[in-house]
Amino acid sequence: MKILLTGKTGQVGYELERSLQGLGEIIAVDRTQMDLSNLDQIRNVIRTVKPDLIVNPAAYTAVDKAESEPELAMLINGIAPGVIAEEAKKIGAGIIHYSTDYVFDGGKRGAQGEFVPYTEEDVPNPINVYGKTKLAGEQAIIASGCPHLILRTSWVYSTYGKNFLLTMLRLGNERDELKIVDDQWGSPTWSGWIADTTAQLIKEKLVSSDAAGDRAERFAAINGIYNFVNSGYVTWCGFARGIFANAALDGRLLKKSAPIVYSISTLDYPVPAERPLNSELSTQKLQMILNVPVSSWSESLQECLARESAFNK
Ligand SMILES: NC(=O)C1=CN([C@@H]2O[C@H](COP(=O)(O)OP(=O)(O)OC[C@H]3O[C@@H](n4cnc5c(N)ncnc54)[C@H](OP(=O)(O)O)[C@@H]3O)[C@@H](O)[C@H]2O)C=CC1
Ligand SMILES: Cc1cn([C@H]2C[C@H](O)[C@@H](COP(=O)(O)OP(=O)(O)O[C@H]3O[C@@H](C)C(=O)[C@@H](O)[C@H]3O)O2)c(=O)[nH]c1=O
Ligand SMILES: [Mg+2]
Repeated sequence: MKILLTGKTGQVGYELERSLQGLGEIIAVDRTQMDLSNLDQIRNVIRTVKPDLIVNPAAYTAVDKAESEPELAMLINGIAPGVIAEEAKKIGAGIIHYSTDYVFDGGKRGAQGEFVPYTEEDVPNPINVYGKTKLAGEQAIIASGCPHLILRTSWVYSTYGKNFLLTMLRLGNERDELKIVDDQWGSPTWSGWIADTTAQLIKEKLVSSDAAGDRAERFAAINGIYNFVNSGYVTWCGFARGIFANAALDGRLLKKSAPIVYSISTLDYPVPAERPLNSELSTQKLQMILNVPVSSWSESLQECLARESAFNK
C-alpha cells in the first residue's frame, strides 16, 4: 500500500511519519512540497504519487490568528481537504483526515445542567473561524464521495511543536504563579497516541488479510466520522495541574518548584477567538466500531513526559 502523508512537520504528522512505517511505502510531504493553499499543487502531487491512501493532518491550527485570516484558514482547512478528497476519489484512494472538538458550540448539557459528551450524531455549530473552517473541510470530504475516516481529536499536545504542554513547561520554569481557565472541559490528547492508534486501525481494518473484502469494501465498512481522543475529561486548569504534578518529579522538565496554578474563568482570559466550554467527545463509537484501545489522558501524558525526559538525557 502506498500512503501519502501531508503536514509531516506538525505534532501529529511528525509522529505519523514514524508510526506508519511498516504499513507500506510512505511518502511524507511538507508545506514546501504540497502547499494546501495551492490547489493546483495539491492536484499535481496526488496525480504524480498515485497513493492508495492519503493521511491528512496538515491544517491551519492558529485558533486566535484565524479570526483575522479567515480566507486563508478556509482555503487550507475548508477547501483543500475537498480537493484532496476529489483527487483521491478519481484514483480509487481513501482519505484519513483529522478534525476537531471546535466544530461544536460547547453548549451541550444534560437535564441537571451538567456537561454531556458530544457523540458523532450531534449537530456541529462552530463558534469561531477555525471551527467553521474545519467543519467546512469535513463537509467537503463527505460531499466528494471519497472513502473517508474523519477523526475528530482535541487539545493535542506533543514533545515538540506549539502546544499547551510545552507552554506550561516554559511558563512553569519562568513563573511562580499561573492563572488557567477552569471552566472549559475536554480531553487532552497526545499526538503519539493519535499516530499509533491511526497506524493500528489502518493495519487492522484496511491492510490485514483478516479483514473481509477488497480495500474499497473494507473502507466502506468503517467509513465516517469518529471522535478520536484520549479518554477522561478535565479543564485546562486541571490539565496544567496534572502536567506540573508529573513534571515536578523530573528535574529535566522543571528546574524549580512547580508554580501555583490558580483557577480562573474564561471571562478572565480574553482572547480573540471564543472557545467552546464543553469540548467533551465520547469515545464510544471509536471503541465499538474501530475497536482500538483508548488510553486515558493522564496515562498518555505520563507516556509523553517519559519520552520527553528520554529526549533530554
Ligand atoms: N493542535 C490541536 O490542539 C488540535 C488539532 N486538531 C487537528 O489535528 C490535525 C493535526 O494538528 P497538529 O498536528 O496539532 O497541527 P500543527 O499545527 O502541529 O501542524 C500543522 C501542520 O500543517 C502544516 N501546514 C500548515 N499550513 C499548511 C499549508 N498551507 N500547506 C501545507 N501544510 C501546512 C504545518 O506545516 P508547517 O510546519 O510548515 O507550518 C504542520 O505540518 C489538524 O487537522 C488539526 O486541525 C484537532 C484538535 C486539536
Ligand atoms: C497560556 C494560557 C492559556 N490559558 C487558556 C486559554 C485557552 O482557553 C486554553 C488553551 O490554550 P491554547 O491556546 O493552547 O488553546 P487552543 O489553541 O484554543 O487549543 C485548541 O487548538 C485547536 C487547534 C483545536 O483543535 C482544539 O482542540 C484545541 O486544542 O488555556 C490560560 O487560561 N492561561 C494561560 O496562561
Ligand atoms: Mg493553540
